[in-house]
Amino acid sequence: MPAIETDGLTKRFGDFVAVDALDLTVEEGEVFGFLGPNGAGKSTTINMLLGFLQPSDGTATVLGHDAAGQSRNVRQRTGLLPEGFELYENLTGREHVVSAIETKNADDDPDAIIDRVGLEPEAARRQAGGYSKGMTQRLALGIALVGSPDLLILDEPSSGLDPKGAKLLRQIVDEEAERGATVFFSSHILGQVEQVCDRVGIMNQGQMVAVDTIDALRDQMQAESTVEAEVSAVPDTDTVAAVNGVRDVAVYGNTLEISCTQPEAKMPALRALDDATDVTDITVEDASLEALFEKYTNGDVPEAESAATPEAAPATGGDAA
Ligand SMILES: Nc1ncnc2c1ncn2[C@@H]1O[C@H](COP(=O)(O)OP(=O)(O)OP(=O)(O)O)[C@@H](O)[C@H]1O
Repeated sequence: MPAIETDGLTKRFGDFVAVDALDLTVEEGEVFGFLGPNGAGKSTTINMLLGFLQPSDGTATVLGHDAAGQSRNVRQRTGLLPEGFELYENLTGREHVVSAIETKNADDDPDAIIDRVGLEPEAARRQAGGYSKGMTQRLALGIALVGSPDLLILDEPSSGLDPKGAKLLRQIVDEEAERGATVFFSSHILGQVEQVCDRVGIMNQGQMVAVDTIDALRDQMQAESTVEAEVSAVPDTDTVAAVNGVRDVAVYGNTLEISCTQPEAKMPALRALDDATDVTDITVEDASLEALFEKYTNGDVPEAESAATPEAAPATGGDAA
């Protein structure tokens, strides 16, 4: 049974289509990266998966339950780190965790959770009103972990985390996946999900424009890698250009720029060049993930809606349909 299955899932706010006929399957135990620029429809989708928003059309089945009609069952087995988690200023961090444990009828040790997300015990006993953004995110993550949920939904979990916090988050995601949980990780930064996700889906303007592993997406886009080689004397470049996967060889003085449509072509191309002349220095650049992401979300989008994004609409919120 898939952990998440949506069929034509759609959310309209008035005439505006925030999520447009989304068909998505996330398998049990998978770590799925849900990507998209601001306003792509990620939070709206998550809100429908958890029954906070009713779909205008289509269905979502989460952990075997209809998300719209059986949201209580879904939420009982799901841990959510919401975007813009709001804490109760007068409660301590620890009290937040204790309250989450009670709400879920779980038997977790609150101090173990606090320790796991890297909150100092002394800080956890202070009122959460004075927490920094990073501490708030750590607390929100701890609350999401309560009850060892079958599904973890993390909406922009690394926002506000320093590099150490981001590393801890990746480690926790790995541990949760190891335990068998499904992790649905939403972000607008591809680099953040690359290290933890088995597959990613890229949303743009309410539509899913790509779903695959990052490697496969790189291949599909024929994202280019470039080798820049300094040579002692410029040779005939035909043998380098003939290497499978080399698109172009350009010469600038004593520098050759070899553009490869397949990352595996770099080494054979370099060897061919080294056979022809003395290579004195090299730099290699793979297509950046950001460039890849931009390709999918900047105009180059198959079957994208031309609907403009309303300026003043909130990113999350109540059901306006
Ligand atoms: N309650 C609402 N009423 C009207 N429009 C809304 C409402 N909620 C969301 N929208 C609009 O739907 C679109 C998708 O918003 P959503 O918050 O799902 O995007 P997102 O991908 O999560 O973006 P971000 O990365 O900025 O959080 C946006 O244009 C947003 O303004």
